[in-house]
Formats: sequence, C-alpha cells, structure tokens
Amino acid sequence: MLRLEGVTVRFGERAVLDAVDLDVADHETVCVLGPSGSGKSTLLRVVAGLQPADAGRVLLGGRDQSGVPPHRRGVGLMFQDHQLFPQRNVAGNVAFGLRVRGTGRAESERRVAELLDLVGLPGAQKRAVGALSGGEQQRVALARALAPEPRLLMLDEPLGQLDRGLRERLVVELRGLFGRLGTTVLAVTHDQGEAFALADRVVVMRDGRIAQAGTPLEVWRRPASEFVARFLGFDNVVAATVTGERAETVWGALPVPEGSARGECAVLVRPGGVRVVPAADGLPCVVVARTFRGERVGVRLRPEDGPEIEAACALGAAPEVGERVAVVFRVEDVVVLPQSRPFP
Ligand SMILES: Nc1ncnc2c1ncn2[C@@H]1O[C@H](COP(=O)(O)OP(=O)(O)OP(=O)(O)O)[C@@H](O)[C@H]1O
Repeated sequence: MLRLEGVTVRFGERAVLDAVDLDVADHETVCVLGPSGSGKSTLLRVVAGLQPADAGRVLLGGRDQSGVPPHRRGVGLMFQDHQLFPQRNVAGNVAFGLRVRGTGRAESERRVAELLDLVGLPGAQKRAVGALSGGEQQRVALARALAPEPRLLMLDEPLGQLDRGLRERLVVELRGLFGRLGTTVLAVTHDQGEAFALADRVVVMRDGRIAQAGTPLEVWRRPASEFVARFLGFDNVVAATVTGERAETVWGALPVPEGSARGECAVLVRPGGVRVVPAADGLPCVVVARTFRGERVGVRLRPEDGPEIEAACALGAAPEVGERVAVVFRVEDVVVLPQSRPFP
C-alpha cells in the first residue's frame, strides 16, 4: 500500500529524515513513535505530499508519488489540533471532503449519518462544533477524515489533547473501528502506550532514522538498542560483557538468555525481573524510594556501585525506604541490547 524508499528531507544542513525505508501493508495500522523532533510529522507530511523529499521515493499502491499533488494522493490526514471549521455544524464538517469531491446531497447526508454512527455520535449532525467536548470534536475530526474513504488514513497525535481516561477509551474504539473498516493507518504519537494499544506494528524513530520496527510485543520484549529501551521507559540498563550464559556488569554477573552474542554491550533488566531476596543471597542494595503504581510498587534500589535499579514488587512484599536488601535478576527479564549506540 505505502512504501518509502530512502526518503530524505533536509532543512539546511540537517537531515530531518535520513534515508528512511518503510512499508505499510493494506489494512495495517502502523504507529510511528519517537521523541520530539525525531521527524515523525515530517514523515507524514512527505507521504501526504505537503513536504517534498530531497531524495528517495514515496509509492502508494505501487505508484511513485513525485509530482502528485496532495489532493490527488487519496490520503486522509487528521492533525493534532483537529482544525474543525467553527462556523459549520457537525454535518458541515464531516461532509466537507464529500462536497469537494462533488458527492450529491442525498448521498452525502446518508454517508454523514453512517459516519456519525460509526464514531459514536449518532444524530449529532446539527450540533455546533464549539459546543462539543474535546473527545467529541476528535470523533468529528475522525469522521471528516474518513468521509472521502481515503486509501490511507494518517493521524498526527490523534489523541494528543485529550485526558488519559478518554484517550485510553478512544484508542480501543479506534482499533475496533479500523479493523471493521479495513482502513490502512499510519499514525504518529509520542505516547508509547497509545502506539502499543493501537498498532499492528510500531516504528521507533530517532534523529530522522528508524531505530526499530516490529510488533508491539517484539519491540517491548526485545528493544533493539539502549535508546529504544530507555524511550520505552526501561531504565535498568548497564554496560556489560557477555561471556556465555553470563554478563559481567558492575552489578555482578547477570544471567543472560542462551545464545546471546558475546562481547561488549548493554544489558537491560525489566523491573519485574528484579527480585528482592534475603540479604546474603544477592547484590546488596539500599532502598531509596518507593512509588505506588497500582497493583505493584516501584522500588528504587541503590547498589554499592553502578546505576540505581528499579524493581517492581507486589504490594505486600515491597521493602521500606532505608531498608538494606539484596537483589537477584531473572534471566527471562534480561535483554542483551545488541546496538550499543550511546544514549542520548
Ligand atoms: N519547515 C521547517 N523548517 C526547518 N526545520 C523544520 C521544519 N519543519 C520541521 N523542522 C525541524 O525538523 C525536526 C523534525 O520535526 P518534526 O515535526 O518532523 O518532528 P516530530 O518528531 O514530529 O516532533 P514533535 O513530536 O515535537 O511534533 C525538528 O527539529 C523541526 O524543528
């Protein structure tokens, strides 16, 4: 459906997109994740035809899009601030793209009603957009983007402005909706929770390049680099030398999965794999903080040497601040990070 081949965009000396290759299959939802300034919006703008590429090609349905203006690409765009037309009511907003295409009045009304049902706002045609809540406006913007039946729907921080509860609900609804419609979606977000919940595949960007692409589970289980691991919120990362089934680190010898590549690297331990044990049996640490995280307590531990360690403990089992404990590491939660490009 969509293919980017070596797409590069430069602003002055700086490559904001640096030889990006990306494929999006029919009916697939791909979420592009990355810190501010990593080039996510620029990627969408290039695909939409709003930003020319300095090198490389964008293909839609196998056709090179160079020279094809935005309105002829058949892509729908929904921006962060959803830019509804304030002087039009809900129906006027949703029907906008249909009118531009010359759809007749009766057909347009039918389609607007159908789309409003779809986004959970049945009968809202006559409501003024200014009187809608943030979440309702977001749904209207989505209905408007879907109305011309774009072959590719692109969303830029689609839920950025909304509060957490509403975002979590809408993500679930969107995923269901895209599945039912068979829409192909390329979305951009800086929120990993949102990307993981929405996407079939996530693409993590760093400085205009793809740092990792994979299913949410693959990326979560096996971050490809220290950058990706830290971006996903994993901070238990330490320099290591893998010598076989062990990795030598400043925290002592850590067990590593069978077949891990030997040599210098960084190693991540997920907090769930840090177990607090009786003091004689592991790496001695002092508890420096406890953070309540719902069913678990995040316990911050300071070893004698090396970076602090975060453990996720069961509610009743979390040690108190100031306590002296020891920790051991579960091999299932140890990940050898093959690319050790320094962070940040
Ligand atoms: N028209 C422009 N002229 C010069 N620099 C630009 C232009 N557009 C974007 N940039 C720069 O390119 C970089 C990437 O911008 P982009 O908006 O693609 O990042 P982003 O990952 O979407 O960030 P955010 O999450 O903050 O929206 C930024 O450093 C930005 O300042």
